[in-house]
Amino acid sequence: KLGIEASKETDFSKWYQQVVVRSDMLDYYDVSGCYIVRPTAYFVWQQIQEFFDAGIRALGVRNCYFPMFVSQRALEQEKDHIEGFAPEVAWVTKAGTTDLAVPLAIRPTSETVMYPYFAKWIRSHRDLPLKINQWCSVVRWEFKNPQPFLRTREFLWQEGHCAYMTKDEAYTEVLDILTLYRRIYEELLAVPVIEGVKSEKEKFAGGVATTTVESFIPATGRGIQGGTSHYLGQNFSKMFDVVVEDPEGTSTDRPKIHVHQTSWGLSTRTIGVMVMIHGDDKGLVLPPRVAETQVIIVPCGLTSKHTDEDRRRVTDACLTVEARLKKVGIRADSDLRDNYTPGFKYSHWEVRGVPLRLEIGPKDLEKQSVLSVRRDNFAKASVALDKLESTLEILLHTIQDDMLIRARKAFDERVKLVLKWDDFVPTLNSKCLTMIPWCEREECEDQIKARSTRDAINDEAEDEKEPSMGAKSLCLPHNQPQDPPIIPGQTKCVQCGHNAKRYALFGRSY
Ligand SMILES: O=C1CCCN[C@@H]1CCCn1cnc2ccccc2c1=O
Repeated sequence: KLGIEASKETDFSKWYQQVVVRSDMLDYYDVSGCYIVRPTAYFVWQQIQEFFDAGIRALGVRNCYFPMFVSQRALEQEKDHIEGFAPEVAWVTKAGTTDLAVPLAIRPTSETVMYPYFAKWIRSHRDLPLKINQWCSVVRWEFKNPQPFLRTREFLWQEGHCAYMTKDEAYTEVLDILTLYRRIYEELLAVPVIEGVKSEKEKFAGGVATTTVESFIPATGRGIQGGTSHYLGQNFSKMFDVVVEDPEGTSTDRPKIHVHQTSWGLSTRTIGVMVMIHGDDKGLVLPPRVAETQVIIVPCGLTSKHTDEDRRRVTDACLTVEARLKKVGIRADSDLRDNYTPGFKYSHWEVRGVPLRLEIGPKDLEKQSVLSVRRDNFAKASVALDKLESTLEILLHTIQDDMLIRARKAFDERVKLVLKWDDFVPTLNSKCLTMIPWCEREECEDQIKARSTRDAINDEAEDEKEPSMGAKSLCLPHNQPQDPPIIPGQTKCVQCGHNAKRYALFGRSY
């Protein structure tokens, strides 16, 4: 199967599966919930790694690697909040035919792997701050239906774990990392996100505060968490006894201080979000910044009446253009396969999301120009060969910028300010997110989830396939809407009528 047959608008989940497979980004694997990350997608992940590694190196974070196995005892040391996650933990119980004396968990995240060693390595305040990160895969044996890149039983991610003397240093870093996450989405993937803090119900239970970048899939009207950066406070340092003596203490009385910790993670879910937002009914659309092939050069216009000499001149022109572009750092390739027509090649590279195509034929050689075709909006433009490099550099940056601008417009126009409850569910059903003055009470969030599920089923639009799930809070945006302002003690929560504290983004989500 070559092209995409499902429509993004009317059969999104089938469309998405076809795009990720037929663009050669991913393949299904023998084990349910597991997928093969193929080179086109892995190149995107590598661009993210390079950008993020440079960013955290500048923050003084060093990369390392911890074992993937966690003993039962270690894992259960944080049992208070882990019981919610316990069903997802995969265990190794045998080696060959021999049962292991102690079953070993495969890390679902590495707090319990790392923090016993934080306790060992951090003794004095001079050992602080400790800032480490690891790139690895984690396993979470989820039973909800898997989705390529978005929900997989093993996924690639980075997890950062840091320890500080004070809360201020820790929280400053939490926000610095969140900025890097936003930049990865906006500057590399051309995906707009909203930065904010999670509600008490939605935050990581082991921490004090979870900050997040939230994205949105217009085609389904659902929000999606893009990456999280947690301020853990002293919860884990009390659990694992990570202490330093108080530097301000006297020589006799030196109280022990539990360190202030952070942890932050971003996964290959980023790739799925990029596909969902930019893809169209012809297939993948890659932002040039993360495209392994940015320009594909295709010979055309050669018919049976052309001579072998004509053919050779066109082929040489393609190779010359390719070499000139490579020389200025543009990732260009030529498709000189002689067993496919130009039209076949155009579709082949469109489904694979190559941002720019150059068509070169005998007429172009006469005019000393080539025809460029953009993948994102199919705009065509003739490019003079003597201005090739500068024109294409500008064109690739324009494509990158336009993709973000279009995606941000699609996001912004589907975030609706909702000031009265009657508009809440209809807004969700119109594939939008709601921004509401909210009291931030957990029981109110539970009521919103219940009411937005029940009402949705009552006046359920028949076009919804699965029973429409309730709304959850996605985040309390750092950038709060100013109009109308929330007047403390006066503005009421849209759902429960208590005093509203801040605006909150609510919606259906992945
Ligand atoms: O988000 C992050 C960022 C990276 C480091 N870890 C934190 C928190 C992970 C929360 N979590 C998520 N799934 C789990 C699944 C099984 C066991 C434990 C967990 C678990 O603790």
